[in-house]
Amino acid sequence: MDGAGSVQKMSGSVVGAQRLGKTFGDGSVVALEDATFDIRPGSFVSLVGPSGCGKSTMLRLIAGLIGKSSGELMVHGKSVEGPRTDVGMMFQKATLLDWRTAIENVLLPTEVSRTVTKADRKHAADLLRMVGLKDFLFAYPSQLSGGMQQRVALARLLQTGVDLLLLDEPFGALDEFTRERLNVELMRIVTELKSTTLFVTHNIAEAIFLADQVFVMTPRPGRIAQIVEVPFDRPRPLSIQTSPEFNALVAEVRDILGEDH
Ligand SMILES: Nc1ncnc2c1ncn2[C@@H]1O[C@H](COP(=O)(O)OP(=O)(O)OP(=O)(O)O)[C@@H](O)[C@H]1O
Repeated sequence: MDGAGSVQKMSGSVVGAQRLGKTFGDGSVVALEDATFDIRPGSFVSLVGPSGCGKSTMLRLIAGLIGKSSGELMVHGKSVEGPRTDVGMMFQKATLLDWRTAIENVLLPTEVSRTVTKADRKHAADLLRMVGLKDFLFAYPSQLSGGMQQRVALARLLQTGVDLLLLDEPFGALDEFTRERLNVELMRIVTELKSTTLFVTHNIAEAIFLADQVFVMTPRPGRIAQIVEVPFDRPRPLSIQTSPEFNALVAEVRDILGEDH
């Protein structure tokens, strides 16, 4: 790709990276090397790969929580130079405040930046309904299951109004049944809101089920080995996972991961 062409391409994308790299310590730990990609507005990208291949590093770079060591990284057309307020992150653990109800937790980021209005309260209640918690607006975290707590965390993320969501194994600590249900709901919500989403997982089927594109990553050094296009419309039903086309994609990703998986 030539320089001018790549700059033009990056400016039309929500996230654009050119030969992005990150090392730690004296440079001997190469967490991410030579990552080049563009993420289209409203698309869902899964990052899949074994432990230590640089998935979390990639999210932290995009959020501006850590600085790059080499290459270019643009978010919303601007070079990432520090922590950003126009992206939202969500982790495996919900990190809710125990002494605040679900709706008060959802309102927390707003409260930190300005006075909470009646409209904010209504929006928070609507979001809690959207994530399936209409009867739990005033419940405390200790009264909620792990899956319900992650639903609150998702509503809290959406309350901020950011259109770029960075989700680091958000349902990784939940049982498979709950996780599957939450994946279906996440897909419905981000498709409806047209959010651009990056989703980290170790699970190949989950990565494909959710995404428009799967970045298949391999470790030592962390690299994007290949970008696999998923040709199914969103939202899609869970039953798609039994189709031959879906299973062919699983086999393709498994093949790319090879012995590393
Ligand atoms: N702050 C740090 N200091 C030193 N090394 C680090 C740091 N953060 C990450 N690393 C190293 O960078 C590499 C990539 O780590 P990263 O957490 O991005 O991988 P990952 O794919 O998210 O792993 P996992 O799936 O286990 O969460 C690993 O070798 C890790 O040990």
